[in-house]
Amino acid sequence: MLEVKNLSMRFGGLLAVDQVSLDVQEHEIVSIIGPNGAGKTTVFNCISGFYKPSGGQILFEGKEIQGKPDFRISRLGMVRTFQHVRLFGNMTVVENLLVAQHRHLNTNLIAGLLKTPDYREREKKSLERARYWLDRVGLLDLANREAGNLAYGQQRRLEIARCMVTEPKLLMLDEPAAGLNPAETRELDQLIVSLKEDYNVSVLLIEHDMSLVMGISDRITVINQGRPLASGKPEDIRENEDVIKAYLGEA
Ligand SMILES: Nc1ncnc2c1ncn2[C@@H]1O[C@H](COP(=O)(O)OP(=O)(O)OP(=O)(O)O)[C@@H](O)[C@H]1O
Repeated sequence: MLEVKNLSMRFGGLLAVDQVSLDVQEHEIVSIIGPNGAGKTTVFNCISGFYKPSGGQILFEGKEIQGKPDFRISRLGMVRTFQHVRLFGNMTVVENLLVAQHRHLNTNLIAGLLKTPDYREREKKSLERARYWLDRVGLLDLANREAGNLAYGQQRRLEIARCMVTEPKLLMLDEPAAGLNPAETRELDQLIVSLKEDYNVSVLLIEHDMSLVMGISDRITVINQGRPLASGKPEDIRENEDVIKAYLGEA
């Protein structure tokens, strides 16, 4: 589904990502881990079109996407969350989900002004999807609250719902467990697995919470100082000496 080959990203004199390759197949949860500053978010930013990579190739369903703008990439069916929550804080919870769908579908302004039957039908579907996903992430009761007033863990779940209303094939999550308490992390763990099992969404995950990563990943890619260090199944990564050394070095 997603194939990243020899990706590099240079910021001035700093080679933040150096020849990183990874792939995500259908029905898979793949995690990217590595010490702070390893280049994980930069890899995400290149894949999702926020940065134009300095080198390498990114293929989504066989088509080259490197250097394409983020909105085009998300319309192909690959959407992401951010390390820091990016919701419309002044809008209600449900409005956040409606806006996400408008932006995704690039709703026609004239059709909207004239309220054509086709437009009304799509609006109805958008609202149904929004309600469905709010219910799914446990936020339906809070649909009319301002998003900015939700608790942090609720905002993180809303971010996932905001991605899911666009019906993606691949969901990219940047540190979704950051700032969550252990109970919230367990709920998140179940939610991510259910996205794969029940909705056939593949997931690419950056996460520091090792028990979450080891528990739900089908495969893991480790990067260190921008370079690929190891990749494999969780049990192989846990025992890999280079990986252990990289993490001990950080401690
Ligand atoms: N826009 C940018 N301009 C210049 N340098 C950058 C930029 N973005 C990231 N970097 C640098 O690239 C390196 C990799 O950063 P990145 O945020 O990708 O790491 P990370 O593995 O996601 O770290 P963390 O786990 O702390 O989030 C760091 O040295 C960082 O300072």
